[in-house]
Amino acid sequence: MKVHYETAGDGDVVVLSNSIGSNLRMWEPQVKPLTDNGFRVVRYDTRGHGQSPVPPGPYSIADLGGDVVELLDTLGVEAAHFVGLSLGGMTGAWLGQHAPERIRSLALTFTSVKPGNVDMWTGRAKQVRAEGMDQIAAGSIGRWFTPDWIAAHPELAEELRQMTATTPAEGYASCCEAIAGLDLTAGLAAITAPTLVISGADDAALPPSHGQAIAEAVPGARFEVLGHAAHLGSYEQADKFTELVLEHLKGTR
Ligand SMILES: O=C(O)CC1=CCC(=O)O1
Repeated sequence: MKVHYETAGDGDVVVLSNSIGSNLRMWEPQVKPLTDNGFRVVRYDTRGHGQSPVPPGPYSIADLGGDVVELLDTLGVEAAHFVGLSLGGMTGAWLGQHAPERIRSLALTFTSVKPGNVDMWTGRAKQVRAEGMDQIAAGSIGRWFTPDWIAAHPELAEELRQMTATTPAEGYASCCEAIAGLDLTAGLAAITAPTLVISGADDAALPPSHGQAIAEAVPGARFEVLGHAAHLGSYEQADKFTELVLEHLKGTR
């Protein structure tokens, strides 16, 4: 499926993959630092999100990973660096296992390869198909950010809440179904791409134990935990997050 994307800058390609309930705008803090450091940023809307198509679900992680392979084909890019947060990180873990020749390096951030909570994810899918996105959007900000950050950035928090509220319900629900029951653990040891794993100390949605499990299983992976970061640490700790990603990308150039 052809997903909506935007590019910026010149150089080695870095693909940025969003979390569930967001879209490519979530990478706003990273675009300038990455392009300033000589990378070509390709950020895209995961299917069912932003301006990408919303086919009827359920979706699988192979659907989401296949969209990235098709995107690289469309752009004529043989292999790219890949940075994914949460659902985007799950997509990256699938790519590292199933399309290793297309992936130069991986940054798997605020993510998991076995998120668990199957009933919660299938329940959320059912809820948004029945009621729409408003309630999920109201709850997402409390999962994505610490209370201190929300209090200090009310306008930005509202902007990000709206990002979730305007996500198509069918797209969100179908991605919940891709997460429910996901288990990519068995293939981690076969990942050959240089891998950075980042978790957030305050991430109650996917706590650091999930990142640690990935880093322990992927050969040579580096694991970092960001303090004062809930689930959307690329925003809450944007400078530290970007610094770690840039260090990783430069080390794998
Ligand atoms: O928004 C959430 O509930 C947190 C989350 C878990 C997986 C993901 O992509 O977001």
